[in-house]
Amino acid sequence: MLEITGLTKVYASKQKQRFGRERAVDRVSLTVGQGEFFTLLGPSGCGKTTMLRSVGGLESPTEGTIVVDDRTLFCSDQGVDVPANKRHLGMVFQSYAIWPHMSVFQNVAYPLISGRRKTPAAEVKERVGETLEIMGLGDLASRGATDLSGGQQQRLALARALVYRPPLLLLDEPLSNLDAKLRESMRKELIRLQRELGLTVLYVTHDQDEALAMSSVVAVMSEGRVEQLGTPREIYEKPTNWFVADFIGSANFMEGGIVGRGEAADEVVVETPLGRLAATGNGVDAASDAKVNVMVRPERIRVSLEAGSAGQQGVVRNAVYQGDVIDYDIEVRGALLRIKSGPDLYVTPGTEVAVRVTDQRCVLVGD
Ligand SMILES: Nc1ncnc2c1ncn2[C@@H]1O[C@H](COP(=O)(O)OP(=O)(O)OP(=O)(O)O)[C@@H](O)[C@H]1O
Repeated sequence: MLEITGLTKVYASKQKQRFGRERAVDRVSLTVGQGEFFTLLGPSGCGKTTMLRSVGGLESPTEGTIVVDDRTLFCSDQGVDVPANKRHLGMVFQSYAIWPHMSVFQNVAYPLISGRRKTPAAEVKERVGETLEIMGLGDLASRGATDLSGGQQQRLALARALVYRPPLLLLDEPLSNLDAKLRESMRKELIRLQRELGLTVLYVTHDQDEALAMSSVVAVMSEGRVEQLGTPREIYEKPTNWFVADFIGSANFMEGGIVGRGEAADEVVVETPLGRLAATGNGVDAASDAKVNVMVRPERIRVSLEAGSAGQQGVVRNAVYQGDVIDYDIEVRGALLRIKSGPDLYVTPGTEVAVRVTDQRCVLVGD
């Protein structure tokens, strides 16, 4: 559906830099399948917006190719650069510019009647009505666009992008201006819409929760490159390097030495402050006896108060009550570990506890 090959963007001001990163986007290649919710995730400045704007035609890449459904939108070699308004893609950006002097209906109708698109009035009425219904704005068609709540304005911006059923919808942090509760309900709404309408979405966010909750595929980016590409579960449970492990969720990294082979072919046993753990190789040279890093997520470590519990002894250094979980810092054999446990057991700092890893296969991460 969308095929990006060797995409590179060097901003003029950056070309002059003598040190450090020069490329906002650095030879990125990826494919987005029909009906996928594909997210570009990464810290501020990693190049995700530049990627999205390049697909939308708002930025002219330095090199590479962008093809949507066999239609070449950009190709540096062939000198192809289709203007944004001829790409026929839907776009919603962080500052979702709705037109304040128009009604809700007029805002959504605009893409159908602007420029050379002269859709017949009856069809405009039907399609706008249908889109507003889908977005839950059916009753507000005649209202002024600015007389809407933040969430409704957000949905209006989406309705306007969706009204001509674009083959590909580009969304750049479209939920970032909403409060936490609204953001959560809009997330669900967006996923529902995407599934119901079979939309293909290229989504940009720096919010890992959002990326995990919404995406079918996530590309984790850093410094203009894709560090890892996979399902939310893959990038959370099997990060391929330190950056991804650290950026997605919280992670404990424990240095350890390999003491033997595990049961599975790619598995090794590592001696760590939490005892011997089975870990998958993940590209780390398992044959070497060098030090390795084992990554364990905080919710994969169990805390127990009962005497004689299996596990290592530790001392609680900090405990933060968060309602649904307790977020502990626990010192175990010189290592300070972050551990999240259910709310049933609240242990105050200074208490001795037993901790053990429940993850059957931890992950080795290289640098
Ligand atoms: N017009 C520009 N001129 C020069 N440099 C730019 C321009 N736009 C972006 N950059 C630089 O390119 C890099 C990538 O920027 P980009 O906006 O794509 O990152 P991002 O991951 O979307 O960040 P954010 O989440 O903060 O929007 C950054 O280092 C940024 O400073």
